[in-house]
Amino acid sequence: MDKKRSMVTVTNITKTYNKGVVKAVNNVSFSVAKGELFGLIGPDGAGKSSLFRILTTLLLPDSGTATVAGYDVVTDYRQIRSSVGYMPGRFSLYPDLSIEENLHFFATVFNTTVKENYHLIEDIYVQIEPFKKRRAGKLSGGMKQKLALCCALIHKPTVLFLDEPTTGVDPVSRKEFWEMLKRLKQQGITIVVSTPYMDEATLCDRIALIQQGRILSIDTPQGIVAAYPGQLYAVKARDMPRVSQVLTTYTPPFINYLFGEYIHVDSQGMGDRNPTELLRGILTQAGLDGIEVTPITPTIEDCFIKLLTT
Ligand SMILES: Nc1ncnc2c1ncn2[C@@H]1O[C@H](COP(=O)(O)OP(=O)(O)OP(=O)(O)O)[C@@H](O)[C@H]1O
Repeated sequence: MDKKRSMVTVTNITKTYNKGVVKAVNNVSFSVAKGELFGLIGPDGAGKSSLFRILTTLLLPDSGTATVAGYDVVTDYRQIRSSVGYMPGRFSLYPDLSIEENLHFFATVFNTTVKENYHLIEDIYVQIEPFKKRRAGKLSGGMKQKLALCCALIHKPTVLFLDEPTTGVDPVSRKEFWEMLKRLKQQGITIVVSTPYMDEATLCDRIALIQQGRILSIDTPQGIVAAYPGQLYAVKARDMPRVSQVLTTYTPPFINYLFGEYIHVDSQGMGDRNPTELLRGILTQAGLDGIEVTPITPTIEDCFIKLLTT
C-alpha cells in the first residue's frame, strides 16, 4: 500500500499485561488507507480493545511503532487526540447528561461547537433529536450507539476508531449503523472498526482476522473467501448429532462443525476421492438417512475456523 495514503500504520506492535504473562497484542502489523473502512474481526479477548487503546494513545505498547494520520502514537499523542474520534466498547457517555448535553460537552472538550460540524452528524442526530432532553442513561442500546457516534464525530476527526460499536445493539440498529458508516466513508473519513460478528466483516473494505493477539489473515472479505484452501460442504441428515459423531470418529477425522441447520465439512484429508460421494457413502454406511451433501462457498466465519485449525 502507498505509504503516503496510509492513515494508520501499525508495525510490529506487541502489548502484554501482568508482567508479560498475558500477550494481548502479539507482533501485529497492518496499515489502513485514507477513506478505507477497515475491520478488526475476532472473538472476545482477541486483543482488539488493546490495539484501539494503543492507536488512540490511551495505552503504551511494549514494543513496535504506530502512526495515525501521520503522527506517532507515543510522541505525538496530543495531535492524535485532536484528530481522531474514538468510540470505546462501553460507550463513554455521561448517563446523567441528556443527549443534547452530552453532545455539547464533547464539542466543548474539543474546542468546537455542535453548529460548526453539524453537517457531519445530521443524518444520525435527526434520529435521536426527538429525545434530546432524555438522559443518556435512559436510552436504548441503539440510541446510545447513535449518540456515541455523534460525540465521536463532533470535532470532525480524520480517523474514526469504533470498538465493537454494534455489540448489544438490536439487528435493525446494527444494519442502520453500517449504512451510516458507509456514508461517513464517502465523506473521506478513515474508519477502523472492530466486531465479533462475522457477518459484519463483509461490510468492510478490508479486514484483519485476529485471534489471541495475532493477525491470522488480512485481505478484502472476498480475498479471504477466495483464499480458502480446498472445498467446503454443507451436510445434513435426519440425525445431526450422529452425523457429527460419524465424521469426527472417521479415520482420519474430518473437520466438521455445526453451522445453522447444517454441518460444514472441510474436504481436507479426502485426497483424490470425490467428496460428495465419499461423504454420502460414509453417512449411508452409518445407517443415516435424509442425507444432503452440497458444495458451498465459505463464509468469513468458515475461513476463520479454517485458519484456526491449520
Ligand atoms: N488491564 C489488563 N490486565 C490484564 N489483562 C488484560 C487487561 N486488559 C486486557 N487484558 C487481557 O488481554 C487480552 C486481550 O484483551 P482485549 O480487551 O484487548 O481484547 P478484545 O478483543 O477487545 O476483547 P473484549 O471484547 O473481551 O474486550 C485478554 O486476554 C484480556 O483478558
